[in-house]
Amino acid sequence: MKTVQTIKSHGGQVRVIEHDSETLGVPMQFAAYLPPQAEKGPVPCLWYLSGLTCTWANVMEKGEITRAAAGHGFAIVAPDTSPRGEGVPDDEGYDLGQGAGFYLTATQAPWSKHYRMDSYITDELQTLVTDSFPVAEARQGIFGHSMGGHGALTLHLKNPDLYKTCSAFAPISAPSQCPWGEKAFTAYLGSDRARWADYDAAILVGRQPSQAHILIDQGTDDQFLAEQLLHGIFEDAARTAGQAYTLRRQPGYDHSYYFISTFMDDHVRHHRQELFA
Ligand SMILES: N[C@@H](CCC(=O)N[C@@H](CSC=O)C(=O)NCC(=O)O)C(=O)O
Repeated sequence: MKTVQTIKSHGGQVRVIEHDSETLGVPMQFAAYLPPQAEKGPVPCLWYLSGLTCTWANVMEKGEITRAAAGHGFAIVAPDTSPRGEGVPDDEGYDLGQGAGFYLTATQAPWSKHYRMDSYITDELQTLVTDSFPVAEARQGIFGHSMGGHGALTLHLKNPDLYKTCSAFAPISAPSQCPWGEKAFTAYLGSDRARWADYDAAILVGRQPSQAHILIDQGTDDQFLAEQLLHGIFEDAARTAGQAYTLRRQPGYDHSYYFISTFMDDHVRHHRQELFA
């Protein structure tokens, strides 16, 4: 593991780390933000999962996440969105392949050799982060945007003891039923839709609701809202399952980092309230 960049922000440090991932079989980069409070001892930690086409950099540079993290005393880990590099399969579209790992374990060739973003994050990166940084293992939460919102919801619902809290900005909420999800799941998991259920938040919440109170923000002018995000399907399933959640429809906001940065502080505060309740 090698620190390739250290950047001071709001009294703390963004560290960009490169390491050889055993799970993915390629070198990977991620960013970790350590707030000033981490100089005195372990701090709670939030995992931020990004959307299609992103790396760790989008949220660190445009999400106003370091200000919120320093304000509330959180470490942040921002992984990449897929394996990358020569020899890693890719697609012409921005919504499959490199930059579009969908936080799952692919079972279909040629993707299955490298695309295992869920276990990369929950196992390999988890161990690396807790071994290397002063984070309080018992106080971790997860959040994300769009494809990363899908990742946050599914990884939380499947690992509620690891990620005790969860929130999302404009998540892909029912991926089995939208074009982005149908394309990715067909390629990565095959055409048998029964195998998709394990990665669909609207299905998972019906099967295994968590004890957390999930916060979701959704802009009403989001260009992907009607076709891709389908928050109503998740909302119906959550209500039926008794999952505690708040879905805020934010008038006039789109899908961009202008929207995310506007509500970033609310999300970090939400995690703090839940983790320290
Ligand atoms: N056509 C766009 C599509 C990519 C895009 O909008 N990506 C979003 C996430 S969408 C769902 O996961 C994003 O976060 N982009 C990065 C950013 O900094 O805004 C394109 O190819 O640009």
